[in-house]
Amino acid sequence: MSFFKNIFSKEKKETLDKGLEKSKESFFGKLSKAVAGKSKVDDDVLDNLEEVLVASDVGVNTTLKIITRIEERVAQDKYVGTDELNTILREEIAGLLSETNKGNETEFTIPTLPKTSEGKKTPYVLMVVGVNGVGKTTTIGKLASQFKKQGLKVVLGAADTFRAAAIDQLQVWADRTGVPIIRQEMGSDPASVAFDTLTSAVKQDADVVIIDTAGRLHNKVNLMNELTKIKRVMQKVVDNSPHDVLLVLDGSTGQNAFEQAKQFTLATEVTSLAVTKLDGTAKGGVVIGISDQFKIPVKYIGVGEGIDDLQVFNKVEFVDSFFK
Ligand SMILES: Nc1nc2c(ncn2[C@@H]2O[C@H](COP(=O)(O)OP(=O)(O)OP(=O)(O)O)[C@@H](O)[C@H]2O)c(=O)[nH]1
Repeated sequence: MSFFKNIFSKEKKETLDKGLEKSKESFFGKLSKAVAGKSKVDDDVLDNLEEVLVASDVGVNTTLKIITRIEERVAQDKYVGTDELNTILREEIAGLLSETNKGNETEFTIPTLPKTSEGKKTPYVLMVVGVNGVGKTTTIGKLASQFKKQGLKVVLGAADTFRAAAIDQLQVWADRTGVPIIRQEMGSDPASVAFDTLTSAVKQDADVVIIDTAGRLHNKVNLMNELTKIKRVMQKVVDNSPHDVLLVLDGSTGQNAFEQAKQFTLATEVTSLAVTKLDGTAKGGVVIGISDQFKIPVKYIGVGEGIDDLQVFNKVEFVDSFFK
């Protein structure tokens, strides 16, 4: 068992290292320019570092927090060499990530919930939100695949009824992973799809339900009403559901991802984040900023299009890989 686990961890690590390559290249390239010709961390270096962090999509507020902390260290230690900057940055970023990402999960897990009053299994209900194109459907498919591999019974609910393509895309992932899907016609009531999905899941003794929702942002009130109604209707079937509201953000959009996080957290209570498309972008710093500013744990990161390219976010692995 541990032998396979080690192989998996090695593969996971390699995928993560590869996925963060562009972000690292860009960040450390800028950082070395920022400290060129300097041996001591002084005001100039800190100014340059501030620019590097902002340009790396860490976000202004989080950047200022990091700079202030480093300033304090410099003031305390009197002399801090630029050769120590990597270590200091690594410590500060790890510290920031620890504030929201308390756990150190490395595997896909869901909690076991108490049985219903009729002695049936209570499925763990995961509601997935996010705008179109961020990788929501792909993330749902990857999650379904991971949970199924663990022997869990998964049911998908196509509650993004706004576009026929969304329902069809989820169907593709359901077929690919061999997981049942509950769907209705395009334009039908999303809450009704969610209700049907949960009812079916309870009947089938399912362990996990993943509900896809529409991510229209142009009208926040509509979005809020829709998500609130879905939640209310789901609670008629499973108490306290959804157990997790996962917001999917496209890491490659940098500041747009911040804006979407802002809009969605105003519309509904988001309990965890998935940041996708970290491979192929230099904007990996967005994970640090979003996690810090919204105080919502990053649970998953997408580092490729393949079915196994979704990883459970682990702050230690992330920081290790970034500063390797
Ligand atoms: N490189 C890379 N591509 C990804 C990742 N996650 C998703 N994608 C790709 O992003 C594109 C959009 O993903 P979807 O899952 O269709 O996005 P969506 O948010 O469900 O969008 P709609 O279905 O249009 O609502 C697809 O081409 C995916 O293969 C990732 O982590 N890395």
